[in-house]
Amino acid sequence: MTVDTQPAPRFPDPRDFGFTVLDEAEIPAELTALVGQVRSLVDAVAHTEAGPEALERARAAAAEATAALGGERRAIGAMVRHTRPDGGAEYGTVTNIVAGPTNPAAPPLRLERDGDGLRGEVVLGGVYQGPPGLVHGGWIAALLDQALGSAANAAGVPCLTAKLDVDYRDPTPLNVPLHITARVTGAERRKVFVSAEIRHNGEVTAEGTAIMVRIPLPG
Ligand SMILES: CCCCCCCCCCCCCCCC(=O)SCCNC(=O)CCNC(=O)[C@H](O)C(C)(C)COP(=O)(O)OP(=O)(O)OC[C@H]1O[C@@H](n2cnc3c(N)ncnc32)[C@H](O)[C@@H]1OP(=O)(O)O
Repeated sequence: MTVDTQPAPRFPDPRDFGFTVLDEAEIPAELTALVGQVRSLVDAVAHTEAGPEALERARAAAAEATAALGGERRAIGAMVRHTRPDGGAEYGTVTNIVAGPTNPAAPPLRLERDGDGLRGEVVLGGVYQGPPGLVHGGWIAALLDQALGSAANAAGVPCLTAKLDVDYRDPTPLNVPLHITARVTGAERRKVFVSAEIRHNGEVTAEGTAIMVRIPLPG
């Protein structure tokens, strides 16, 4: 493979391109606690066998909680900056469906640098179910896509997924730690080649490879 593009050493600051960016530390502790509570609520609602009275009480409480949040909404596209221990910065959308810190629908997946790639651990409960007791294949693809995109972005290259291949090697169980790794394997012009794995108990349950394409940024 011809490698004629060296990834830029630093990810560009999204503020220079008109994006709103908040620092991870600016997310109020109360919002983080609320997000965690809503994740528990979603799990409880998905699995409840409570009777009509309890269900109506819960619905009314949820309606009250929704009203309490008022009409103030963060803009779509707002980004969050995570500062690594080495002082470098990584960016993602604050409501990213896989990793967004303010999104109760995100597991969330947190990825940290590990050697020349990324690694993270996540536990997916029953709301991520596809076949009985197993993670939905679409969510497996979503975890891999996020890890693959993050690996390319961690290498300093803002890019989007152009092609994603997923090999489902073994069923991926719910409610157990899943270990995810991802790394850049090459680059060619605007294409960045990445690969990722999901493991449970050391065994690979799914592998993903992707072609990410570097976004042409003005200037
Ligand atoms: C600073 C601000 C940053 C803000 C931003 C940061 C984002 C930080 C969040 C990250 C977090 C990650 C999140 C998870 C990752 C997603 O979820 S990404 C979302 C899903 N992906 C998309 O929506 C992408 C949709 N597709 C597109 O927009 C366009 O097709 C693309 C991918 C930008 C490529 O279009 P294009 O720029 O016109 O590129 P084009 O010139 O056609 O092709 C360039 C090269 O790529 C190849 N290529 C293009 N498409 C394909 C394909 N499907 N298959 C194979 N090769 C292809 C071409 O053959 C060409 O190769 P060479 O000729 O160099 O050999």
